Amino acid sequence: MTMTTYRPRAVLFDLDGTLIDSIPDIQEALNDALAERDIDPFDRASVRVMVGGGTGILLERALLRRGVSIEDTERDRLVSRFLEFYEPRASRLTTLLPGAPEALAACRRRGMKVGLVTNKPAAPSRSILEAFGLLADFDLIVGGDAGPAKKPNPDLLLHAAERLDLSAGSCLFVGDSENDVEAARGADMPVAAVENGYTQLSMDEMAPTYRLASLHDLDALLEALPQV
Ligand SMILES: O=C(O)COP(=O)(O)O
Ligand SMILES: [Mg+2]
Repeated sequence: MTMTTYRPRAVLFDLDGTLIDSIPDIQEALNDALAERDIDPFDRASVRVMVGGGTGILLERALLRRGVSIEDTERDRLVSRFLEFYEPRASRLTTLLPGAPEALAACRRRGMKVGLVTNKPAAPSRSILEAFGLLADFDLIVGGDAGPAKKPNPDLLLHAAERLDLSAGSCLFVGDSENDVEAARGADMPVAAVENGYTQLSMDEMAPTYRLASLHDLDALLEALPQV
């Protein structure tokens, strides 16, 4: 994989499992939406491995695990219902992951652009960042509903780089799962993966460009890279 030779001009962050632990709120909204159809609830551990592909994939995985097959239009209605439950309370039980505010502050201090590239729709993503006082740290928010195909497709990352007027290779993506690593690989963008993300794969299996024990280590990684 391509290695960053130089310090990036922009750092793009994934949201769920990278900056925030959003599982408790997603779990509640998912179970509320499923309960309306008498589908059994999921515990947090199960929800943890179903998140990351965006809202549609989350519902698809949940239905598959419960052996429920429904038509596309029904699935779309369930997705809307989930979002109706989720959006007003997306930051109620959600917490910031260790080092998240410090990592964003470090990027800003270094004069880097900061972007969010998540498969979650932009509206709840913004409201979560706002609730934690972090929205102003971002130059750009790209949600899963931005238009381009979601991660693991590289298009959201390419779209973000273009909107920042930068090449993909001069950005660094920071994420937590194979979706992020695969998307970055496809975009030819270096990627740092944070440990303990929403994935069942090990770091060796994901093979990101860089590994971070937590976001507390991002500043040291940036410091170690030579400036252009
Ligand atoms: O699955 C989602 O909704 C979002 O996940 P992401 O922030 O890790 O891209
Ligand atoms: Mg993630």
